[in-house]
Formats: sequence, C-alpha cells, structure tokens
Amino acid sequence: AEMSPCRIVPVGQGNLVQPKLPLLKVLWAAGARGETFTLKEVMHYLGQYIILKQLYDKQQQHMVHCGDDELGLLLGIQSFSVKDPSPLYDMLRKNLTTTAA
Ligand SMILES: C[C@@H](c1ccc(Cl)cc1)n1cnc(-c2ccccc2)c1-c1c(C(=O)NCCN2CCN(C3CCCCC3)CC2)[nH]c2cc(Cl)ccc12
Repeated sequence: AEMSPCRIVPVGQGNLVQPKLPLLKVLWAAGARGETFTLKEVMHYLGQYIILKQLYDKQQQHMVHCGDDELGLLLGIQSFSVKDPSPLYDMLRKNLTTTAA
C-alpha cells in the first residue's frame, strides 16, 4: 500500500517542503538536487539512500539497520521496520519545514 505521508506537515499549495540541513545532506547523498522537494520525492530519496548504503537487512528486507549511519542519528534509533513508519514521520516533522511556495 502506498504510504500517504501527506499528513506529516501542513503542506501549502505547492506541496513543497524544505528539509533541514542534516536531512538535506542525506537526500543529496541519494542523488537529490536542490533544497525543496515534494514529500513523495523526500520518501523516494530516503529509500534510495537506504538501498545505496545497504542499510536494509538482506534477509528481512523490511528491516532497516541505521544505527551506524547519519540516518540513524536523524531518526534517533538503531533499526526500524518499513512496516512501522512512525519513527520516520516523527523525524520528518522535526526536519521538514513547509515552503511559502
Ligand atoms: C512502501 C515504501 C515505504 C515508503 C515510506 C515509508 Cl514511511 C515506508 C515504506 N517502501 C517499501 N519498502 C521500502 C524500502 C525497503 C528497504 C529498502 C529501501 C526501501 C520503502 C521505502 C521507500 C520507497 O520509496 N519505496 C519504493 C518501493 N520500494 C519497495 C521495496 N524495494 C526493495 C527492493 C529490494 C531491496 C530492498 C528494497 C525498494 C523500493 N522510501 C523509503 C524511505 C524510508 Cl526512510 C524507509 C522505507 C522506504
């Protein structure tokens, strides 16, 4: 089921969010360009980051082990399951600001 995280931050018309620098660096490491994104793009690049840095468990691919990574510092946890995105939403609430656009 497609996660609809649109309730994380009150999004304006442009639906654009501005990640704070620590999150922005993670998105840039995953190939993102610029400083404002849609929520969908933020989720896409975070997924790419996890794959690129091999943070997911090869046996249980829904488990993400980020304890030794920037992502873990952002989330404040060692591991999480993609089936329980609540720690992710908490992090996004703290690290995304909405743009006026
Ligand atoms: C539904 C979606 C999701 C999206 C948001 C949330 Cl809060 C939970 C879950 N999802 C389902 N599994 C993943 C996933 C699992 C392991 C490694 C990478 C991604 C994702 C995540 C995506 C994504 O954009 N997903 C596209 C399709 N995924 C299918 C799984 N694919 C697997 C391919 C084999 C290797 C493991 C990943 C990658 C592309 N973005 C994310 C960002 C984070 Cl912080 C955490 C997880 C994801």
